[in-house]
Amino acid sequence: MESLAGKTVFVAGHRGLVGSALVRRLESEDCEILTATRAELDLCDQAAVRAWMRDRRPDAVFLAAAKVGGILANATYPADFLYENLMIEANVIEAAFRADVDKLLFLGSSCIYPKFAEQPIVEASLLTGPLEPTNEWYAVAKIAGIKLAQAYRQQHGRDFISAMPTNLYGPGDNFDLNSSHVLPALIRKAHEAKRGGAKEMVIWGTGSPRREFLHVDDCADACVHLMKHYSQAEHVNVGSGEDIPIYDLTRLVCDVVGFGGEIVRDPTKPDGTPRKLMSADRLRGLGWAPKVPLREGIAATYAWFREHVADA
Ligand SMILES: NC(=O)C1=CN([C@@H]2O[C@H](COP(=O)(O)OP(=O)(O)OC[C@H]3O[C@@H](n4cnc5c(N)ncnc54)[C@H](OP(=O)(O)O)[C@@H]3O)[C@@H](O)[C@H]2O)C=CC1
Ligand SMILES: C[C@H]1O[C@H](OP(=O)(O)OP(=O)(O)OC[C@H]2O[C@@H](n3cnc4c(=O)[nH]c(N)nc43)[C@H](O)[C@@H]2O)[C@@H](O)[C@@H](O)C1=O
Repeated sequence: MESLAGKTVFVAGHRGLVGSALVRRLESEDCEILTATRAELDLCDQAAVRAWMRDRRPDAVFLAAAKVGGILANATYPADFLYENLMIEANVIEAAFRADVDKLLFLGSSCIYPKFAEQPIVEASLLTGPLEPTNEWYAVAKIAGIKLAQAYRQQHGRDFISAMPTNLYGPGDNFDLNSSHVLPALIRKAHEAKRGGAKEMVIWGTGSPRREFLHVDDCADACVHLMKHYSQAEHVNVGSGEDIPIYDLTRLVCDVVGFGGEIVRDPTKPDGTPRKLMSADRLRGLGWAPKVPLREGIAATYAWFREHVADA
């Protein structure tokens, strides 16, 4: 699928962080974008997904719908993260097969890799060691999604591919402190500490784990690039190629937000995996590179947060 022009493209999860960025990105592709809210189509409902896909018959599908959350949500709701993600991906991939969808891109996550994988993590590290316990349920579901796409390719010759993004952030993120990922949490915490005149702001864990961050508009652009130019069984890492300790990230966010107080660590909260930097070689080899520098991306996301969440 070298071009999306004239194609009908279903973005599953279009109200989410990644799905909404995909819709923004696809607006320049001259394609027809199909979406469905959860009220219109519950992706955990197999019969409904089959009927929807049979009636619309999209040419291409971006599977960006999932049960998603940060380290605490993942560790607290293992059954929800495993069950809902298995249902969503099984239903959408199987229905896409039945409806003769030409191409499907499944979105997984960098948490599929072993907790102590050699860094930077190459795609071939998958299933070479034990997973990080805080998110193993989610990771097992995402590994099953990769395997489903590969199985339909192997058994039925379908062009179903998988992308594994690193930790993402940007407009439309979840800023709820209990369920969010670290970057939106830090933006909210720094903003509220500044507003309230607090002397300190608390971060979870030791602050020493390292994470790799990618702006969601870069992720969406990479997914469109893969949809057009990649047709192989192996999943592809989607990252920035650079990581940063959580403590340093906190200082960066505080600087952007303008909070000058103390950063206090809460060691009763989990650190998760110590480091999760993915190798960017495969995607670079396919001719794609990220555009949004971390500081600029954080500043733009903070502006979005102020307009849509904090002062809304
Ligand atoms: N955010 C991140 O840092 C990363 C995300 N990813 C991957 O990207 C993908 C998208 O994540 P992200 O955009 O962050 O997640 P969000 O939570 O922002 O969005 C998920 C979307 O899926 C929809 N959805 C969930 N369950 C159902 C359901 N049963 N029926 C219909 N729709 C449903 C949600 O609908 P509703 O709006 O109704 O809730 C929402 O629109 C996921 O596969 C995730 O693994 C990968 C790496 C990092
Ligand atoms: C994308 C990825 O995201 C998750 O894995 P994670 O990277 O561990 O998630 P996280 O962003 O929540 O935390 C990153 C680090 O940051 C620390 N941290 C500090 N202070 C806060 C804080 O206030 N909130 C949060 N959430 N974390 C904080 C936190 O303790 C940890 O050390 C999984 O959902 C996984 O399944 C997945 O796919």
